[in-house]
Amino acid sequence: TCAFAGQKKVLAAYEEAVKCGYSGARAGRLHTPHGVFDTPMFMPVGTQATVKAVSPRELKEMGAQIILSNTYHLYLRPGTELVAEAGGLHRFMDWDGGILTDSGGFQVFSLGPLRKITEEGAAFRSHIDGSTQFLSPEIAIKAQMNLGADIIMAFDECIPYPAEYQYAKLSTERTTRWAERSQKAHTRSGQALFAIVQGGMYQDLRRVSANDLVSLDFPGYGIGGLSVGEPKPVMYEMLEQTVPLLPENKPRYLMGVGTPDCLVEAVRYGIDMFDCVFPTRVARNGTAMTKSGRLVVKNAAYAKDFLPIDENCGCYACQNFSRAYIRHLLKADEIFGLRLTTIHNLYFLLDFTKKMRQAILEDRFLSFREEFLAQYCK
Ligand SMILES: Cc1ccc(CCc2c3nc[nH]c3cc3c(=O)[nH]c(N)nc23)cc1
Ligand SMILES: [Zn+2]
Repeated sequence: TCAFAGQKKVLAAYEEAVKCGYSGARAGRLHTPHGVFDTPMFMPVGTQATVKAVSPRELKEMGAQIILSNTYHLYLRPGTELVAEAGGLHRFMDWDGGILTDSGGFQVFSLGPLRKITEEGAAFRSHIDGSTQFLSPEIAIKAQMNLGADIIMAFDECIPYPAEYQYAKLSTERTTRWAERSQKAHTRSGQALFAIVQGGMYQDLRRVSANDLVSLDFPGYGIGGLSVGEPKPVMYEMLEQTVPLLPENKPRYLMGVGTPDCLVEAVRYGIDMFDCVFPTRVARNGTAMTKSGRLVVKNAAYAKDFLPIDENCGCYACQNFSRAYIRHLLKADEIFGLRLTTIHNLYFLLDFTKKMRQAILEDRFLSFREEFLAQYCK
């Protein structure tokens, strides 16, 4: 095991990481002001200070540890000062577990209709009211300090895919300068600031980005610029280049990933933390996640199927309701139908990462991965 080395600043600290086999998989414990959490972990996405269709009580019940929220959205509405006046994001949304906020960079580039990026930061138009807005490292860090998350992210540019080498190089170098500015602007003790590795799909730029950010010494590292439409083998190749350069005793967060097959591969490379909108998003169009792939509950095939979505699932939906009932609700546009599919999908991913942690601790992760991939059709 690699014991936790004393960290200058806090808090997203690594207590222990258990290596397993020749893979880089590890089971760790993440220390934050709101508790100590087990990794590998899946973090439900709560973009606008709510995980869509489920309550904090239900999140706690299904084993959620850390949830994500979005600086970009909350900055535009209701405003991060307002949230600060409300006592911070934990109080505002009544969540006493961990919270991680993204810096807004990604959302500006993926949501903002108009955008102009300069050394200073990113100008964009609000997707809410079309007003001209501006985000910089300093503004993004101040906003995240106002929200009061346990883990905040440096302001970065998520390089689009595909991108020319030259653009990727210049953008990655700027993201590193923005990381340094983020660090200088971050004055809230007890809050961990993670840097975000970029580099596009270029091995050498990935290595430069990782090395530069490691020498700036952050308590944890996001791996960005992936899950942006690139083929999965390319994503895995970038992980192979990047993860080994990151300190073993610090958490690694692969941003925006993903489906169970991606999770099991990323854990093998040594990733600890995941987020993705997938489980909540597909739930809203009646798709349930299972260990053998997706199940479209809305399909006519399930009209008279009185079995649960998954007989072996411990979630509230599978313990109490049938596919026929959930299909009926979805067809009738009943909100409860969305709630049940969302509850199931979140539980599925939370439970899946728990099972991976158990496999790592029992030194059988590689066979767990084999069995899972054999059964799961993408
Ligand atoms: C609430 C919330 C939603 C989404 C996210 C992650 C959003 C996300 C990515 N999603 C897919 N690929 C991604 C890449 C990046 C990236 O390079 N940088 C940042 N800051 N975020 C990313 C964080 C928080
Ligand atoms: Zn279930």
